[in-house]
Amino acid sequence: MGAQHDSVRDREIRSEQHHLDQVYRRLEEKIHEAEFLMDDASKRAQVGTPGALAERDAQVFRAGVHLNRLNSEFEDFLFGRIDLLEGKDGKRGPDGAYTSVEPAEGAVRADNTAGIHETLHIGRLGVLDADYSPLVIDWRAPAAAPFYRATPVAPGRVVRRRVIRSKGRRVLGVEDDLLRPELTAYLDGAELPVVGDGALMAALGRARSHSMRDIVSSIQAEQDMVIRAPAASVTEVEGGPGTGKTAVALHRAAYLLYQDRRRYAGGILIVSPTPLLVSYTEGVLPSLGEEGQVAIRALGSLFESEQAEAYDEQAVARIKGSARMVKLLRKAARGALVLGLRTPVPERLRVVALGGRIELDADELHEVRQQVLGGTAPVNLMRPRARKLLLDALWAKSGARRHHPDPELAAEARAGFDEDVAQEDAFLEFLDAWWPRLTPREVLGALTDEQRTARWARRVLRPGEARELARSLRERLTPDGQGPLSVHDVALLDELRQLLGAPPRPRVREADPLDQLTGLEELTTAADRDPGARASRAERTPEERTEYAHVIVDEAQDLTPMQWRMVGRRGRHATWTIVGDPAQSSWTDPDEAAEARDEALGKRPRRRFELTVNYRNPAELATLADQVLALAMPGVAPPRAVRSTGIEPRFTAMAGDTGAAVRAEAERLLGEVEGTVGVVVAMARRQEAAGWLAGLGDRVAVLGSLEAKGLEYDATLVVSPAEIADESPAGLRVLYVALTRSTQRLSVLSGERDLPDEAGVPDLLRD
Ligand SMILES: Nc1ncnc2c1ncn2[C@@H]1O[C@H](COP(=O)(O)OP(=O)(O)OP(=O)(O)O)[C@@H](O)[C@H]1O
Repeated sequence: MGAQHDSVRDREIRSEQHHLDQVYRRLEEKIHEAEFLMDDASKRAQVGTPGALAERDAQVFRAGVHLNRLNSEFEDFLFGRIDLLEGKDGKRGPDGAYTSVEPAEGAVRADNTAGIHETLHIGRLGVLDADYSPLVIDWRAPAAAPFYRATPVAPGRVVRRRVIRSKGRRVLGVEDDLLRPELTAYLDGAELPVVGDGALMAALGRARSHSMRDIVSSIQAEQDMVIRAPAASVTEVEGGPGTGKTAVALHRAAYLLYQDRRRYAGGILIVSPTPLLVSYTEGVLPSLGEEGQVAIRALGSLFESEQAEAYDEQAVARIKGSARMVKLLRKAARGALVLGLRTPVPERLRVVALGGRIELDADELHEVRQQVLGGTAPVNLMRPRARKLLLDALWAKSGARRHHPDPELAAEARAGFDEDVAQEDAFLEFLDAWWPRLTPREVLGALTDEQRTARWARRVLRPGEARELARSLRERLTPDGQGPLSVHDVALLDELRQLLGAPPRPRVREADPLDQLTGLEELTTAADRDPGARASRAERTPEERTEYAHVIVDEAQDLTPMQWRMVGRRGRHATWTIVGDPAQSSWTDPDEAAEARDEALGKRPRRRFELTVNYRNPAELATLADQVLALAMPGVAPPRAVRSTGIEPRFTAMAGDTGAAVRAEAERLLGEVEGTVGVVVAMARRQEAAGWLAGLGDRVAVLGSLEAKGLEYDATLVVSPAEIADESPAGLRVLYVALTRSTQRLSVLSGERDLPDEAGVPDLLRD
């Protein structure tokens, strides 16, 4: 039986190998074509019309893309296949596949037999044969949707779904799902064979590394609904830990680009909570064949070239994240004008004009300033108005108006006066000192002074809060605003830039002729394909784009109101995808954050989805985490874990040296799993813990509890749940995050504070 089973498997693998060989042969033909075209192109470049050149460039491009991708990134170019019944109608889509989803009447005979009418192979890119029949369908094409959506309850035309595992040019294995088990289906005269079970389980059981994998071969139906949801307006996705929210968000970016490349040439921004999550996820889009148009940024890196990684204590983060900061910053941006941050503020303006000296004293200058500040423009953009009102005041002071009763002559004399005075060095120097062009950092630096901050914060923050704010800024910044920022400071800088006035927009990159073409499957330029150019493009992106066509927010539950404002400014005209889980929120005032989120999204209609299946944690670990969820968010239903390993979490009460106990347990876990081990400690222990684990190699990562968000490890070691839970008002939810990071094993170490029982189970985790 086993031998027979194996031989069916072998035969099926050979058959898929045959198909893959055909695909590669076709791609090689395209590559030769491309090389010929590229060679030919240089010769014809001088004589071609712009249209012909663009057309040729497009052809070169298509072949080049395949060449480039095949030669490098794709481990499993071809990963799926569906065998379909005849469809309701016989229309073919642009990829050559039949479009109908439901079977034709009579596709299944009365005796429950049926013939397979069409077989589609699904891969990372579409490939057509020389006769335009589809050899591989792009996973994002409509015809590929049934590969992800078909279920035994609603199979549509799909009889068998196959996941193909390959490496390079070799097919390694196949796993089938039979979606219409009641049928006896025939393909080429023989009964359709079915091999293996559980492609999804195989994918979930794989060891984890420090980079996330794409899930393109095993996207589940509820996830596919989100990935392919229409881009219009706002798509909101909620789901518990491990339900694939991050994976879905990344695949959605690739899908949107495929769907409407021209529209998303405006860029897709993915906002991630931490740099760790950025580096964990940034390989996924290139593996899906997409990179150029997508920027993945941590919240601390959204403003210019800042790269903040430091965290404030929760109490300070609450203040800095609160929408009340807008009022305070508005006062600071205006108030900073009179501080003489760079040069002392002059108290008198003296110019020489009309044959004499004209002077404005401190009171007169104060009056002019108040008049300018009556406007609503950003502070730096008020400068021209300041200049004009100063000239008005000088002109009035000169008394010259009296000498020109004729209005026309008066206007002429005034114009001459303005021209003379405005060019005077004394006037120019005065203006620079009196109405300096402030930078966001300078104003933030001004907030390091406690008394000043207290003044600006009057009736906005409580006195204690204002003191805390100034103290926290002073810890990192000099009075002129230099020094490292915290993640929350970055949103303050962005707000200040808005209040001060954005610098003039840099010139937009010239339009590429390829951007004008339509109907292409792919649309990047030769420059995109060149790694050197790609790198420099990526570096340039932050300055170039201040707004995006689509904004994806990951871990949205954690954005503070100020961060929502910052992200909102980058998507004023965008469509949005927002993924998050309120149960994992480390933000203490969800109502205030929800308000800011509503403001960022405006009145755009929203479409909501929920993900319900936990693909990360085995049931044994999920059950433990669920206990904490019940404490943190009573009544919230946890996601359903899909697999079970039979391995329960391990509990140990630490006696004596904490460092030694943590190190010993981490070493033990390293021996038990093949991939990564994440050690999660309270934020205050982060530095110390790095020392305990020094030298254990790069399979081990040390994380402060707030940094664990979104990440996953084969094994997780949670050190002192009580310390993590007590660190902030949202501590139980932070602990819930820590307990849901593992794909295989979980160890919990308890100290005295955890009040462990004799089995080492801490008080917080007992039933
Ligand atoms: N359809 C799928 N096929 C294979 N693996 C999947 C699938 N969906 C999710 N996974 C895997 O499950 C794990 C969890 O996914 P992901 O990190 O996207 O979840 P999440 O909802 O963002 O979790 P969290 O809220 O904890 O950050 C990842 O390893 C992901 O690759």
